Parts: sequence; structure tokens; C-alpha cells
Amino acid sequence: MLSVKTLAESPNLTCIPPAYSFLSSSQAISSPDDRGGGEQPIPIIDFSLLTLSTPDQRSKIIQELDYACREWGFFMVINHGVDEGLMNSMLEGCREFFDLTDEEKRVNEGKHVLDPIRYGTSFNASVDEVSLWRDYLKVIVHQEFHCPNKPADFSNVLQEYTKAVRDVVRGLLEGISENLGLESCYINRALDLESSLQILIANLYPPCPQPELAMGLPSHSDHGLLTMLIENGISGLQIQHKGKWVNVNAAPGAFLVNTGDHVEILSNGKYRSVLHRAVVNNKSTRISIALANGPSPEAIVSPAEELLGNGSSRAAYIGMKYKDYVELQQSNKLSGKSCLDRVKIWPKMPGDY
Ligand SMILES: O=C(O)CCC(=O)C(=O)O
Ligand SMILES: [Fe+2]
Repeated sequence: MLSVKTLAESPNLTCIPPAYSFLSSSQAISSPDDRGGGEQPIPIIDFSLLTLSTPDQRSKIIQELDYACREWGFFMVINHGVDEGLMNSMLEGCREFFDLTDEEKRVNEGKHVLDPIRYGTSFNASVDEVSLWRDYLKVIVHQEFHCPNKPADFSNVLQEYTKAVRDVVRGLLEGISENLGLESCYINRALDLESSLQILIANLYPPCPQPELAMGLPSHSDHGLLTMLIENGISGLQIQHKGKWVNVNAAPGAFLVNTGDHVEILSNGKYRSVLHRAVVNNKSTRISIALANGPSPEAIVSPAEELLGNGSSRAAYIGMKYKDYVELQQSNKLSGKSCLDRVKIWPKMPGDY
């Protein structure tokens, strides 16, 4: 399939091919205003206070983290210790990858959704009703490390960056475990994060002549525990907060973090995974790099036993092996929280009736 990059570069492109129009699809944007998204300050977590602070400071930041997970499922992380130069090298490496010729990139086309390296366009071209204005590269980087052969010196950057991000994720999950009333190492141990499945998702959204009709990525939640996202200074990410779309931009050097379906499952719905999407624009190419950090692929994840059984709380989700969950999510079209609904026990939780 033609990459969107190549399509966008066709001379005199003034409108998008009908296959890319979201207007007639079930996932359509309901009104143009809706597409614009609103502005709201998002929670900011100073990671250094989680690790280096006095008990008082730590307890304050832990509470802030609880608020961010409970009310937003989304927050920005600053002072995380990952080198800003390394983050920029990642963005540069991904740009160089997408700048390869289509032929060079196609070497990485995978056949199966769990193949370690997959380059493609849209989400899942075999089932998508509408094509997305997006090219992607997905690479499994942990527990086994993989990397495309080109660009030439990408491998070291990718390895160093993804390891540094895992350290931040571990720290955040310790805080989240505590906030759930569990031991701080609970999630790391129960979901065997030593062998966590970590997937790089690099997204390229070229300029689009009709951004109000096309979509970069439609509304969805992520399958893992925490997704750590950076972008190249161009906006496009929107999250759903209290029923409204909110534009979010990463401050330079900061991570945008969202809670995924497996935080929702493990916490038995105390923390929900957040719906988000990527819209496109007609001026600049946007690159985002999402690192999906999940449990071990072999872990069968269900709500933490410790949170169940005291009268009111029954398990609201059935257990499923994480690898199977990822396969299910990636094999179907991307649509809201439809994958999570498959493991949710009906009737859902009080707010969902
Ligand atoms: O490009 C973005 O900002 C969103 C990317 C995303 O949601 C994803 O890759 O799962
Ligand atoms: Fe996502």
C-alpha cells in the first residue's frame, strides 16, 4: 500500500482520496468544533520528587499522581532524568527512518500483528474501514530487542532510550501501586516487568490538504500499562476528558503519559484507560513516538486479588494473557475501548450503567 508520506508528496494534491475521508464512517468526528479540541492544563508530575525527595514531598507527589490517574488517565512527566539529547536523537532517528525510500522501508513490513518489526500505513489496513493519514513503524524493543537495519546508527539510540524510559515507568508504577494500597513493587512483581513487553510506535502524520476530513489515529485506548509519548513540537494529540476533547502538547523534554487498559484491569477500574486520538494539520509533518510499556507477554492479567473480596468489590474484568490481548487489539480495527469491553464483566461498573 502507498505510504501516506508518498501520497502527501504527490504534486498538486488539493484533496484527499475518498478512502481517507472519515466523514461517512462510524468513527466520524461529530462536528468541526469538536475536532478543534479545547485547552485545559493537564496534570504535571515532577518525577524527581518521586525518587529523591523527603517523605513529605513524596507523599504530596504520590497524591498528585493519584489525582492524575483518577481524574485524567493522563499527565505530563518532567525532571525524569532521561537525557533531552537522547530524546531528540530518537525523533531524528525516526524521521530518518520515514525519509528512507518506500522500497527500503517495505523491507520491514511484517505479516503478523505480533511480528517484532512492522512498518505500514493506517492501523490495520486489512480491516480498517477508512484509511488513516498516518504511517507507522512498530518495533518490539523488550524483552527481546529488535531494530530495523536502517537508519544505520539507530540501534544504540533506540536501546539506550527504551531502557531509560523503562526506568521511569518502573518509578511511576511504584507510585501507582502505592496509590492502589499495594506494596510499591506490586505491579513490577505481579506482572513480571523484568520481561515486560515494550513496543516502540513511531507515527508519521504528513501535512494533509483536508485535515478536517482525515484522521491520524481515531479514538482509542492503549493496551499496555503506561504509554510514554514524545513529539516533534507539532501538536495533534487530543485526549478525552470529562466527555470533551482536549488538545495536549508536550513541553520540550517532557513525556506525555497515559494509562492503558492494563492499569484499568489491574486496578479493577479504579483507574481508567484514557481515550485519545491524533488529528492532522495542513502545514507541518508531525512525528510522535509512543513507547507502550506493558506486562510480560506471558502474564495473565486480572484485577489485583488484594483489591477484591471486601464486600463491594468483585472482579470487573476477566483474566487474559497479555500477549493474547495485544493480538486481539492489533488484529481488529481501532475503535474506542472495544477491546477492553471484551474482557469487562457485565454489567459494568456503577458509572457505566
Ligand atoms: O500521535 C499521537 O499523538 C498518538 C499516538 C498514539 O496514540 C499511539 O501510537 O497509540
Ligand atoms: Fe495511543
